Amino acid sequence: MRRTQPAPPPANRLAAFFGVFRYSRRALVLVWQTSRPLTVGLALCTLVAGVLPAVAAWIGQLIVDSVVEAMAYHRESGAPLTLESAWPVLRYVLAEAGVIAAIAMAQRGLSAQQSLLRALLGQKVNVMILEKAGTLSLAQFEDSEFYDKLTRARREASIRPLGLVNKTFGLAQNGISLISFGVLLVQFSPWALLILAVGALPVFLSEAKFSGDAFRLFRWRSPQTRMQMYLETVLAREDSIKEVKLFGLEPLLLDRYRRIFDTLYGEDRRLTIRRESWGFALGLLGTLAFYGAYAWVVVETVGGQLTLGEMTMYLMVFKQGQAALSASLTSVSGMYEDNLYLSNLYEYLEQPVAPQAGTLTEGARPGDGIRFENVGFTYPGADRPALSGIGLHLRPGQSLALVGANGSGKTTLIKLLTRLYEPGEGRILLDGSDLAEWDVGALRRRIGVIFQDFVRYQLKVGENLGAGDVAAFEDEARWQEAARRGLADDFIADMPGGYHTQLGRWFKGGQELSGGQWQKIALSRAYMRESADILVLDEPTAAMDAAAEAAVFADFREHSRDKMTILISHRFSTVRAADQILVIDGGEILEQGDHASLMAANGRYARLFRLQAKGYE
Ligand SMILES: Nc1ncnc2c1ncn2[C@@H]1O[C@H](COP(=O)(O)OP(=O)(O)OP(=O)(O)O)[C@@H](O)[C@H]1O
Repeated sequence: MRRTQPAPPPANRLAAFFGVFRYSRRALVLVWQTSRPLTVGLALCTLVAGVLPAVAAWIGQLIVDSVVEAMAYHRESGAPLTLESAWPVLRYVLAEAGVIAAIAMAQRGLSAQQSLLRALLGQKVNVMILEKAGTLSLAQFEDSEFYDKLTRARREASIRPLGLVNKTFGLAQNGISLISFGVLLVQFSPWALLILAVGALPVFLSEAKFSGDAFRLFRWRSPQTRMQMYLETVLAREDSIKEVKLFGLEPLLLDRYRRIFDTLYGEDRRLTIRRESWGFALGLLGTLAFYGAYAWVVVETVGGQLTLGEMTMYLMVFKQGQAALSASLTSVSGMYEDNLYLSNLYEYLEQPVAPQAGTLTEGARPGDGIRFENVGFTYPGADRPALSGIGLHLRPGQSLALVGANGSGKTTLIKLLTRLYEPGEGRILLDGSDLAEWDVGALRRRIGVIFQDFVRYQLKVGENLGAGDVAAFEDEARWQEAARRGLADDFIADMPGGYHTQLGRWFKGGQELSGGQWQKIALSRAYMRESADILVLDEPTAAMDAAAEAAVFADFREHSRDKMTILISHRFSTVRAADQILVIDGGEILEQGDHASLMAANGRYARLFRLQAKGYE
């Protein structure tokens, strides 16, 4: 947690203050790209809504002055009041009504266009965030600081760009109003203008400061907010609620949830109180300036220097001018806040992505298979390597089994082979070419893999299979073929909608499967990948019954004669048939060979094999 960020030196602070405004332009471009007609419409309505209030004030003056004039005329001439004689006044009233109607129309137009833009822009930014997510590496997702950035970007940024643009337009609208009020007011006194501007400045400065503080608070808290969201998920999702209930975890987790809230609330309260107290004190200065100018106008009118109409106009201009000024100052400090939030979004979007330089779709020595040459790997932030000195050669048609205690590095080896991570030392070759030189798409098309923690998609059964080969995502014939090989066809046939049955509990009518059934779905998914000649099964049968497991491996051996297969299993009955067995311990190869040679060597493998065999006697 970065609770104690050092305050930047004064010069930098100023630069930082103005620096954050750089995102205004980007937000505008974003809005422009989202919808040109709506952006233009927004600008037009802003202009109309900005100019017309001054016009209304000016017509107000004409009304009062012409009323005074007409009253004097009637008093002096004694002429009767007719519609015709009242017309010089009434036409102004009519004009003002027209102006007010136009303002209302412009404001409706603004809010309609804003709400349309909000929807479009939210969608656009979310798609940008998700597209970016697709280009990031697994290591970035596993990095908690990066994950914070992603969470912050997703939580707030989809509404912020429009907020920023609305405020920019709001500022323009108020700015236009102020200029037009200024044109009217300067005839009274340029000093009055100055008094109003100076009076509002302190509030603006305090607003800007506190929005900066609020933003920093928001950033610090990201880890706690994430923990809160996580606790909400654990406490209220079907996949965890079973265990939470049985272990009676609710009070404990809920208490933790409450404590996080209390800490956050305490910080919020302090900031809110400080922000509002300063806002009130400095706002008083503005009010004081306003009433000073008010008194001045009144005195001038009493002294006969201003007509009643002029006084009415100035008072209106003062009132509306002050409102416009403080609204635009709030816009500016709000813009500062939006800019800061937006900096998050861009920080995330500009996260560097490792260049995928590889272009090979075929290796230098086709048919050579997979080679690991002295491969080592350490997870980012870990202090000891997860793998080191790994060497192996697997030819087409051969099978490899990885054996080792929990945490010995078996899954890590698969992650390196599938290029989810790059080795820190040594290299991995496929068909004689370094994996780094391969086109990632071409490489991944050759690999069919199921991980221990495979995904249970809340989609249709068939789509759960189709996910294994996007080209055949909807191909029902291929679904059936894969399900047959993965031994899933029997239970799928018994489901109410067959391959079109919705799986999982998230959506209406969804069916939940047993652990073993899900595993059969995952296995079938791996079989969907027809083009793959490397099949990796990371504990594929752990949840299956014994008969299913035996059938899976019989089929697996039968169908993978010309393929390379890598199998991770803790069951020696399945491991023993592999051409090569690698015993891994603490990230290093302890023993290597086939079943017969490892048994003859009488080492760790032989000991573990006998131990398991004994259990079945
Ligand atoms: N994403 C990760 N970030 C950091 N360390 C990790 C990560 N994944 C695994 N490790 C660590 O790397 C080591 C090897 O883990 P790996 O998952 O490869 O083990 P495994 O042999 O597949 O274990 P198991 O039999 O339990 O599946 C472990 O010590 C683990 O704590």
